[in-house]
Amino acid sequence: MFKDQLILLLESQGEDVLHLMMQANSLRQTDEITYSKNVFLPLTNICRNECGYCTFRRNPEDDDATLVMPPQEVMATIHQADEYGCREALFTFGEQADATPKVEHALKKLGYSGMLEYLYDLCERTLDETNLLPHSNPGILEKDELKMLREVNASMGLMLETTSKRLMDTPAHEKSPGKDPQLRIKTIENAGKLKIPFTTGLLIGIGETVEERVESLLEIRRIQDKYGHIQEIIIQNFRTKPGIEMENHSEPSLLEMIRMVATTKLLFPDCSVQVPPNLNQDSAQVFLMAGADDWGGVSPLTRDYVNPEAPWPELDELNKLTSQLGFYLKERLPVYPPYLTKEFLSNRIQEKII
Ligand SMILES: O=c1nc2n(C[C@H](O)[C@H](O)[C@H](O)CO)c3cc(O)ccc3cc-2c(=O)[nH]1
Ligand SMILES: C[C@H]1O[C@@H](n2cnc3c(N)ncnc32)[C@H](O)[C@@H]1O
Ligand code: MET
Ligand code: SF4
Repeated sequence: MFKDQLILLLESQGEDVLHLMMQANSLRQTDEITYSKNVFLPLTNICRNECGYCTFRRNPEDDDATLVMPPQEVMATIHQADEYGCREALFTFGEQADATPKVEHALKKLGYSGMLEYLYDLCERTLDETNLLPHSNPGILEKDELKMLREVNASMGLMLETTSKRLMDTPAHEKSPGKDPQLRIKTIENAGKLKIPFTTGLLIGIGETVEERVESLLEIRRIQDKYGHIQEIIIQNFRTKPGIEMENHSEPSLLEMIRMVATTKLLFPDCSVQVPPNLNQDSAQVFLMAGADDWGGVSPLTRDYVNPEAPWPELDELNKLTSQLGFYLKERLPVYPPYLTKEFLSNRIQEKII
């Protein structure tokens, strides 16, 4: 599809919105709506970036900073998740935290020279000791870092957020060198070269224009056409929260989100489209009608540390939201079925699941 056509879709009104939703919906290959039963492991909340929308990040001197989550605590949480029947260990944390001396020092005391070395060990232990599969989302990575982590991750992720370079001069990203779209594109492309099943997505409503939304979608499309490793696309709506720099920035409207979700599905019939239910307490069902087919990670054990004010629905509730629309709730692994192949999984992961 061409850029102008996509812009028209994102600006559609009245019955055209209903038509767009129906078209997106018709691309569904099954009546199943998937989710992954996960546990969230925020290894550190120190981060070299300072995104204007983030409540997760802390400064090293803050009372409630987690310089490094201790291995005993991480593994105890993962073992508990195993008992709950979770299958995904989600390692999401601040980018390049080990550039901060206090973090570097804490890691040294544990016997590690960097955060990614620590992450590797924890992923390996997860595979050795439990039924869970690691999915890591630690920010931008170099190719050799991705290559190392591939061995012990079933899938990995990085939100593109947006391709808008312009937002690097606005509160959203002006203090976040790691949100430079070129660096994020590079990471996603390298993951493609390495055949890592990958999750990416867009953060909607951080100041980007409709045209920039289209450009972001087309960039992911270009990458997917070249490498074919994008298993799912998260369409995440910006939520304002007290205390963030963007506190007074408005949230995207329901209509904007509906158009975005449906347009994403139209452009990506080959990928799953994920809308997190906890960020859309009252409107989650509408997105299923607009072509979304995945709820993402849902944890019976841990909070969504990035959006801690937004509790995940209970599985009973998720089941209800899904079945009321005539769909079926189905648990999935952090890696989607088409990627359960030798090409896309390291030996270590293959031993575990195929
Ligand atoms: O609970 C959350 N899970 C997030 N997840 C987890 C996600 O829901 C699942 O881990 C994946 O669907 C894999 O199963 C992300 C994963 C990524 O790879 C990239 C970004 C995110 C963002 C979030 C998030 O904000 N909150
Ligand atoms: C883990 C992902 O969470 C998203 N994220 C960070 N802060 C917010 C917020 N206020 N609202 C919605 N999503 C957010 C970003 O897209 C990040 O990449
Ligand atoms: N800091 C990483 C990023 O923004 C991981 C998600 S936010 C905790 O990409
Ligand atoms: S969203 Fe991620 S990269 Fe941005 S400040 Fe928060 S932890 Fe850091």
